[in-house]
Amino acid sequence: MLEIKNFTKSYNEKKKAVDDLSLSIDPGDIYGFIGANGSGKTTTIKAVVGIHDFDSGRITVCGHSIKKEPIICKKMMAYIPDNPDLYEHLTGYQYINFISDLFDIPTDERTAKIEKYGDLFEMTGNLGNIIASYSHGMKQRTAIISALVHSPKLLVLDEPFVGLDPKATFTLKQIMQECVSDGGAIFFSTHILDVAEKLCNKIAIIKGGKLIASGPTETVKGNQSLESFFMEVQDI
Ligand SMILES: Nc1ncnc2c1ncn2[C@@H]1O[C@H](COP(=O)(O)OP(=O)(O)OP(=O)(O)O)[C@@H](O)[C@H]1O
Repeated sequence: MLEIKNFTKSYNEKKKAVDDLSLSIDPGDIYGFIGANGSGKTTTIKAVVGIHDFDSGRITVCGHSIKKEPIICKKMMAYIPDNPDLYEHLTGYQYINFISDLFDIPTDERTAKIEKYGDLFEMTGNLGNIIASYSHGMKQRTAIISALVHSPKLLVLDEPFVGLDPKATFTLKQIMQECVSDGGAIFFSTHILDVAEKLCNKIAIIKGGKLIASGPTETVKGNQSLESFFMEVQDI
């Protein structure tokens, strides 16, 4: 569903932020992307969702190039950034309706989705208030609801659990599992290795802009914990 081939991106001439990274994310995958601060996770994610241009390589969503056919790709996916920057002067409802308009979601469909995800994320009572009055976690939940209204096939999430309370974290994990059991795929970055180990069927580890391990979680980490494996490869 998502193919990243020989992806390379530099912000300046001195150093490549990501160097020759290749990954394949298939339907049914919850693919965790882990790495130390500054290792290149957000750079990769922003290229995948069409925010960053890149030097070389190829990124495709269901066979469509994010560089050449960005609209087709964006219709099939949703991106939730690590720090959602929503329109603060809108109410939650207005914001989600604005996103629904962009994706041409019929009224009855969006109403059903907003009701479903609003209830699941305990936001229904707050969606009438302006976003400026929300806590970080409420903004994050609003961003998640708005990302789900068009039933994306591919979910790309940057540090999705940061700022979410335990109930919202549980709900998001359930939704991620629901998405892949319906034939979707998820690519997300996280520093929470316990969650990654339990939730992800596949794991990729990036270090200094280079992919150093990828594949089925059990194969990548062997018979040790993901945390132990990660600490081991950081020292090499
Ligand atoms: N806009 C930018 N301009 C210049 N350099 C950048 C920019 N964004 C990222 N970088 C550099 O690219 C490298 C990779 O950064 P990136 O944000 O992708 O890492 P990350 O793995 O997402 O880190 P974190 O876990 O801290 O979020 C770092 O060396 C960073 O300093």
